Amino acid sequence: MLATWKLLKGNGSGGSSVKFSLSLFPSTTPHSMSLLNHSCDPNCVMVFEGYQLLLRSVQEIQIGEELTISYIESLMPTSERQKQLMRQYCFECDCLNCHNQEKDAEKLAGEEHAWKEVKDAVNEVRYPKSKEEWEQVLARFQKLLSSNTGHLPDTNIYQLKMLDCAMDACINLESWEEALSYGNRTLEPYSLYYPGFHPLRAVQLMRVGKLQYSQAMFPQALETLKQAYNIMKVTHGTDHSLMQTLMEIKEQCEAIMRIQ
Ligand SMILES: C[S@@+](CC[C@H](N)C(=O)[O-])C[C@H]1O[C@@H](n2cnc3c(N)ncnc32)[C@H](O)[C@@H]1O
Repeated sequence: MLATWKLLKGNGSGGSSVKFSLSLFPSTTPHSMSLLNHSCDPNCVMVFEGYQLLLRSVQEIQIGEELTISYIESLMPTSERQKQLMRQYCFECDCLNCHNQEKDAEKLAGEEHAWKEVKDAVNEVRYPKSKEEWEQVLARFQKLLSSNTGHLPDTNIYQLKMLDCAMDACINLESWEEALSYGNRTLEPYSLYYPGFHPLRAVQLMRVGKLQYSQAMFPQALETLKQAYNIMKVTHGTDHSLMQTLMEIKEQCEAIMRIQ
């Protein structure tokens, strides 16, 4: 029997923890998040809090409506998502995003030979462990980023992954200013691909806000951290430990601005 999880009672408005508002429909076997079905535009997300996994609603959900999560990284273009879902979970997704091939053109914008080279470079990165390995990764991406200027928009998903990875490399190498320059470039594509309430966008805004703070750009940092807060209160909830960290930096920023 195929099961679906539906909202039967409680608050299904965006930003609720829905873990206590669920009943399995139609059977009444014990609750299990592993029974949630997939959508490429899900109404719930799962976030970790320590070892605990929280299920949170990120859209308005009507009573009786099915609860969904995304099984995969939604950044991929439709054909790649479909391939992964078939390979790993043996089904064809028929959500609206898949039907409309939502944002596929933007995801693969720019010259094909350029993004294919970037895609290969990004896929070759294997969890660098040492400073030297991070330096090698960064050197390769710096070269590609300068040769791709004008050929690839930052909204191209492989360019975006490269910017993210270059930012990680700089953070690991403590090159905060350069990390910020890459982080800033990711924000617009993140808002395009992770609209509404998405945990990845909240975390990215928090990372960029912290980098702005490190560069004494306090008004900008405050603005970015406020954006992170507004998303994170929905995706993670105000009690989440990441929210506590976010609040601390935000308060430090406000305190510095008061005495300046
Ligand atoms: C973790 S289970 C989800 C619960 C499952 N519906 C059940 O009754 O046990 C994953 C499986 O559910 C099905 N499934 C999940 N999302 C789906 C979707 N959007 N369309 C069709 N089948 C889906 C697929 O068969 C997939 O392998």
